[in-house]
Order: sequence, then C-alpha cells, then structure tokens
Amino acid sequence: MRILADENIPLVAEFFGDLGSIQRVPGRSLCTAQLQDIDVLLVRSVTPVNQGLLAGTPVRFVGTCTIGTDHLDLDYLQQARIPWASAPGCNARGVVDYVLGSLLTLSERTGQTLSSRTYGIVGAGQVGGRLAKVLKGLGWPVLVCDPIRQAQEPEGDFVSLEQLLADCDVISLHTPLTRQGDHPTWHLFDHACLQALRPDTWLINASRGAVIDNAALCDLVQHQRADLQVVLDVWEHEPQIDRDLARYVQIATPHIAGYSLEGKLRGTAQIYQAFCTQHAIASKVNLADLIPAPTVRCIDFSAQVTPNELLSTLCRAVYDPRRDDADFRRALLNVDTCEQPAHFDALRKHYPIRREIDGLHARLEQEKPELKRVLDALGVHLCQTALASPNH
Ligand SMILES: NC(=O)C1=CN([C@@H]2O[C@H](COP(=O)(O)OP(=O)(O)OC[C@H]3O[C@@H](n4cnc5c(N)ncnc54)[C@H](O)[C@@H]3O)[C@@H](O)[C@H]2O)C=CC1
Ligand SMILES: O=C(O)C(=O)[C@H](O)COP(=O)(O)O
Repeated sequence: MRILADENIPLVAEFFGDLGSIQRVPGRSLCTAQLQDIDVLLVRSVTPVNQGLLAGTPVRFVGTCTIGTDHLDLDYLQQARIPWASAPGCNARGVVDYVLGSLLTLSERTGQTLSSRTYGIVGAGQVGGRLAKVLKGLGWPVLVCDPIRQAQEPEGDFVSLEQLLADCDVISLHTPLTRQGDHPTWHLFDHACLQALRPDTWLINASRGAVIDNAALCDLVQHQRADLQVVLDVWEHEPQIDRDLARYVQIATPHIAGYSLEGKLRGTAQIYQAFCTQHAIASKVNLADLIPAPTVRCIDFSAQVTPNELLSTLCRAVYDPRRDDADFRRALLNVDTCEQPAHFDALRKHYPIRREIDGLHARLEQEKPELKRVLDALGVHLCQTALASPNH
C-alpha cells in the first residue's frame, strides 16, 4: 500500500508504517501529479480534496486528521465511491482552552468580570457543547443556538440566532463552514447580523473564517463599532489575512485554536482507527503508548485563593493566547502581502507544544465548594486530599 501524507500530520510512521510505504509532502501545494501511484491520502485542512485533485488517480481512501471537513468535496467522494474519514472531536478540548484563555485576556483588558456577562454559543457540537458545559459549570448564563440540533431535540434548551444576538454580550462561533442545506453558515455573521451585536460585545471565531463576512466586520470595527472586542483564530481567505482587520482585532491567531499536542495526535489515531475498521484490519497501535506523559504539573493554592484567581491561574497555566497574538502580529502585519501566506503557515508548522487542561491537577489548602466548582467545571483534578494547613 502506498500512503501519501501531509508533512504536518504527526505520528504517521508510528501508526501507518506497518501498512505500507509513506511519502510526506506539503499539504498546501499537494497536486494530482503526486497521487499517480497513491492508494491512501492523509490530509489536513489546507488541502482541498475534490474531483480536480483525485480524478484519474488510484486513491481509494482519504483521511483528514481534522474535525472540519469543508475542504473535502463529500459529494464527489461519495459519487466516486472513495471512502473517507475525519477525526470528530479530536481537538475540541484545545479549542475550549483557547476560548477560555481569550475570555480571561479580554476580561483583564476591559475590566469586565466574566461572571457578569451572558454567553452565546453558536453551534453546539463537540466544541460548542463542551464550552457550554464549562461555562454553565462556572455558574455563568449561557444561551445556545443550534437549529439543526434543535430540530432533532425539540425539548432541548436552544434559542434563535436573533435572541442570542439580542441577549448575549459574549458570542463564540463553533459551526462547520457550510454553503448548502437549511442552515448554511457561510457569512452567517453578515453585515446585518454584525450590526445587531449588543454594545461592547465580545465576538470570538475559532470555527472557520468565512462564517463571518470579514470585509463587513472590518468595515464595522474600523468605522462604527469601536466598542466590539473581537478574537479571530480563523480568517476568511487564510493563509492570506486582512491586515486592516487584524489591526482592529484584540486577539489574532493563525488558526491554532485546536493545536494542542493531544488534539493533533488524536487526529492521526482516529484516522488510523477508521482506516483499520474500513479495511477490516486489527488495529495494533495505541495512542496511549505514543502520547508523551503530561508535562503539566500539580499547582498548589493557598486558603486565600478566590474562585476567579483559581480559574485564572489554571487557564493561564494551560494556554495564554497573548503569546500567539504577539507572534502573529510580529510575523504577519509588517511583511509584504505576498509573503503573508508563507509566514502564516510557518507559525502553524512550528507551533510550540501545548498540552490540554485535562492533564492539570490542583491542590487546595482548604477545600471549599466554590473552589471545587471551578475545578469540576474545568475538568481539573483535585490532587489527593486538601493540603494540610500550615498552622496544623
Ligand atoms: N480553529 C480551530 O483550530 C478549529 C476549528 N474547528 C472548526 O469548528 C467547527 C465545529 O467543530 P465541532 O464542534 O467539533 O463540530 P460538530 O460537528 O461536532 O458541531 C458543529 C455544530 O454546529 C451546528 N450547526 C451547523 N450549522 C449551524 C448553524 N447554521 N447555526 C448554528 N449551529 C449550526 C451543528 O448542528 C453541530 O451541532 C468544525 O467544523 C471546524 O470547522 C474545529 C477544530 C479546531
Ligand atoms: O480540526 C480542525 O477542523 C481544524 O481546524 C484543525 O485544527 C486545523 O488544523 P490544520 O489541519 O489546518 O493543521
């Protein structure tokens, strides 16, 4: 079996090495000529997989080590009877950590307390659903808009987009990018929708760039709505970015919200599992044997710690978007437009190792229900028993 894989997919040799020969190539420039003798194609989000790429090639399995599938022409794959797989949920926790880190940063910069805000989540799947659980667990008001799930679960607690816009002052987008169907998301946040945002709204997009009309957003933040605080991890025409928009955005990052180490490794593991299932092969490689032990440590908290301080310390220990924002601005805002895509991709290729919050443990000098609530909401383990008080 001949396997061609994007060079940025980790652990390909470890998972697929026994199944065939492996070639690694840059995913952005992958072309038909490279697929002439390839059976299995493993991609990331930067490779559009469609008839133009695959027609006339022997490719008979496509795996994308990502949650999103908007780069795959699923109709074509079905019509050409080419089995495919994606990696649902693989890096969802990383995206949740990204949103939490961004909320803390905006809170610090604006002086607005997080508990005083009402949160709106658009798209309540793996990412949005987990985010809603964390925010509700912290005791904060959360509204969820997901018309597709709402139709499937009429008793569920969902609101319309109009209500979410009217009632929420933090909005986080977690839909796939879709252009068809009853609820397409391409430019879901268009000029009219953006105009309807409440004063001082925080708008976060870690889904796909084109879910927001970037030109409309740029026009709005430049000319009318200086009150908005915007966090963008994804950009409508990435790897090309709109520099004017980036300058008005409070946190700007190069599509790395889901780039936890665990998230990336899970992506490969899930595609390997899907491939084995599809080919009726017994899977022999386990992610648990390959994933490095968590480097995250146990953090001790004194009896005086407040819930907000606990939350802030734990979130910051996992992920601080200020570093990625600074790297983005340094690398992208002062270079020639034609050089931007290469710099954008380089930031992603050389992304530093980031571990998930799940590996974090806390030790409290004194166990209090309000502190336990923060730990439970974040999914942080309380280490053994409470620390002995220094006075005892
Ligand atoms: N920035 C990053 O690094 C990452 C971005 N993503 C993006 O986030 C997206 C969401 O990820 P998951 O939650 O894992 O996907 P998911 O498929 O589990 O959930 C998506 C949810 O959006 C809902 N939805 C679809 N159309 C909608 C609409 N018009 N309005 C409101 N809700 C709608 C669906 O019903 C579903 O519940 C992915 O498709 C991907 O594009 C995912 C991982 C990392
Ligand atoms: O999983 C997804 O969906 C994502 O957006 C990935 O985090 C994107 O990573 P790349 O595939 O672009 O490396």
